[in-house]
Amino acid sequence: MSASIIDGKRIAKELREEIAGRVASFRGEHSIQPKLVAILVGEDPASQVYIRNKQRACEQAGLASSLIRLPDSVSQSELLGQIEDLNQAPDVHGILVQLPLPEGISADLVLRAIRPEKDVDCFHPENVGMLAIGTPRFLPCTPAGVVELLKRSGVETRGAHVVICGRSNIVGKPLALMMMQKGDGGDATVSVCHSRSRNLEELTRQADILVAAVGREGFITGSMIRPGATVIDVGTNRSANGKLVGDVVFEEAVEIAGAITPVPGGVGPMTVTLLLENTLRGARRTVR
Ligand SMILES: Nc1nc2c(c(=O)[nH]1)N[C@@H](CN(C=O)c1ccc(C(=O)N[C@@H](CCC(=O)O)C(=O)O)cc1)CN2
Ligand SMILES: [Mg+2]
Repeated sequence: MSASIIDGKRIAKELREEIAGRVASFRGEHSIQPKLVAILVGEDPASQVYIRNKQRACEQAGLASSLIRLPDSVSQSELLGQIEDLNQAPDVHGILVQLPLPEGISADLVLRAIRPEKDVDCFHPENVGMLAIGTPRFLPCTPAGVVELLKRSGVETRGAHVVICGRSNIVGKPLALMMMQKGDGGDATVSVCHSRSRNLEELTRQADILVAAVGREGFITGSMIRPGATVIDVGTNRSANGKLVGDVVFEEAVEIAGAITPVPGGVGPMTVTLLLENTLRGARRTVR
């Protein structure tokens, strides 16, 4: 048996068209064009691709976007100064700093410097706290992308056992918060596994929905999957041959799972799409 493929590219396109429609209505009603400013420090090739994807997506959805490129050698205080200028700019509704940052710059400090009302990545501790207590200001892009993929593929989360491999601040932890939350797209029983988890295979085989967010090629093998489970691969690893691969051994998993996301073309395009949603949300705040 072969799993059905959850086509993130198609679902992202569908959602982007919906967002573009809402952006057009917002602009018509308020004469404001929502604007995202991205900051890219250094020359990391993958980050450059992601930033380009984000800018192109903004353009296609009718959002304004601009990019501030800073050299690897930029000082932390200079970067913080740039962020403060954007915090104060009334025409900027979303600010993001592309991760990872070069050594010598504290991501923690930089992310805290972004005004929470413009924190479209939802990385600021205030926004993470609001998410945790169930009154989110923004939804973090990759976790929200996963939840949206499941919804739009008809995968029921209510009462399901979701096993998340990975406890990062970007994916594992906020996704766990979202999926255990009351209501649509949540109501799941959530387990979070990590590098110290014992009997990992025993845990992953309990999953109705298995999320791989470890950042290691080949981490999830076929034997770790319960037959019929939904497998969401959040990994984006560069293979030795230069190809982009996830954390899941796709050829094995596709024979066992009920549904599965590919890499590329699964979660990645949804991350970019949810950023558009958040930028519009940031702009809406200014007219309330
Ligand atoms: N400030 C942020 N930094 C980082 C985030 C983030 O959400 N905010 N997440 C990741 C990188 N990321 C977005 O920034 C991201 C990763 C992958 C994709 C994507 O579209 N992947 C495609 C393939 C693209 C390719 O060919 O390389 C796919 O999976 O189909 C988008 C965004 C870390 N940093
Ligand atoms: Mg993907």
